[in-house]
Amino acid sequence: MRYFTAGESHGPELTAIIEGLPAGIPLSMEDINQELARRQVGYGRGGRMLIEKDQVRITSGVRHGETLGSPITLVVENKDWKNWQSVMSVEAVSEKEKKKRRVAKPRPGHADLVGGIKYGFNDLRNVLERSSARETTMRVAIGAVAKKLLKELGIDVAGHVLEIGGVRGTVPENLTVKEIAERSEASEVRCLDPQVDLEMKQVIDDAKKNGNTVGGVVEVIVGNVPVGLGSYTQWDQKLDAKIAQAVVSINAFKGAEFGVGFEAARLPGSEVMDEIIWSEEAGYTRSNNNLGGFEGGMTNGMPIVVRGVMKPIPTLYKPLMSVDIDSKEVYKASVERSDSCAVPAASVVAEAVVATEVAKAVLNKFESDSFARLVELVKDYREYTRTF
Ligand SMILES: Cc1cc2nc3c(=O)[nH]c(=O)nc-3n(C[C@H](O)[C@H](O)[C@H](O)COP(=O)(O)O)c2cc1C
Ligand SMILES: C=C(O[C@@H]1CC(C(=O)O)=C[C@@H](OP(=O)(O)O)[C@H]1O)C(=O)O
Repeated sequence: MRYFTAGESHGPELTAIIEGLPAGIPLSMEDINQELARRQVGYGRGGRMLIEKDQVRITSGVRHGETLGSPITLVVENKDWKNWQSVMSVEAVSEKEKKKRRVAKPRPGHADLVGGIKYGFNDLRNVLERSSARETTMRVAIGAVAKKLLKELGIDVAGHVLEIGGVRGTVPENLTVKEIAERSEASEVRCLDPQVDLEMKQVIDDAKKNGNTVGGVVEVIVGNVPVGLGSYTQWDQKLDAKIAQAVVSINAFKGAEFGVGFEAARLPGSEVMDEIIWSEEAGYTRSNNNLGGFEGGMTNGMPIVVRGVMKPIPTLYKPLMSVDIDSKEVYKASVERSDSCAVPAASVVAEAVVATEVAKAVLNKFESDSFARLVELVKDYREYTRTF
């Protein structure tokens, strides 16, 4: 399975093409719309989310509620486009028109300056239109399809927010993946700890009031994962590495860790390795899940636990200093309408990209033209791994 996304933030629409999914996966537009809505509602977002109401159109690859095995095309309209039609015109426009909403004072921390230098743009809007996290809409749409496939195979995915602007919540022990999903859904900051919910909102409100922004940490958990997805045999086949790339590819994400993560540097081996257990019912499991579900780049059957860190949003209403690319004089950076915190929204994106990588790994491992056949193969394989 592979996919592409296309579309500018203020262009007419966003598009995704997914290729390589089996035929016969039940799929409705509502499955995707539910996920798109989840991405839009997190606390800390700016005015754009009041304009958009992301709804997908499936224009190929699905018939009568099931995938056909042919490429699936997903389209989401940008409602804001009607306010940007001349600025985003595909046709050539006059020099005067070109200056409208031109960006010449790059924002520190956004892609503006480096993208401008790299592609030789005189107007940095040409960079920000595609570097914008508006693109994550389509990654969530693709992730919704991946989640649907995984759910049908009994594999659950949930995400939540662990930390915002230095306020960290605790994670209650022994929650199922479904319970994590339900609890985070009930919180506007997608946090599992009701004690810090208000505090997180306060940190976001304070940042906004001061023209500032905050980042944080999100966590994604995948449960009931078959053993042996990914492979140690080649560096680029390791599934933990692919998931890390997917997480760090989310706009503003700066790192990923699994299980105890960076804490492993400070612990002895006896407190990091998870002892091996076997039981008739569950097959091979581990005493703990310090390694976050991975050994040798392969899933070991324990839940995948991956965290990603998001830096604060680069656009500041109290802007930092920058340089005007025409005069080279020192100026305050441009201010575009912006979010003050997008960590809750980004946790939904993180779920989507992790689900997509896991779905790709499942389809790599099992023959996958027909979904009914895939279901059988996964079932048989689970039995094999239990009794190995
Ligand atoms: C859901 C989401 C919403 C975002 N909203 C904004 C925003 O409103 N303003 C902004 O400057 N950056 C926003 N960002 C971050 C930028 O897109 C990101 O910092 C930029 O593309 C530069 O890439 P980098 O931070 O990965 O280096 C958002 C990111 C995500 C994931
Ligand atoms: C549009 C989305 O997020 C945008 C991501 C973004 C950025 O620079 O990344 C900047 C803002 O764009 P605008 O200036 O149009 O408000 C966010 O709203 C979205 O998430 O759907």
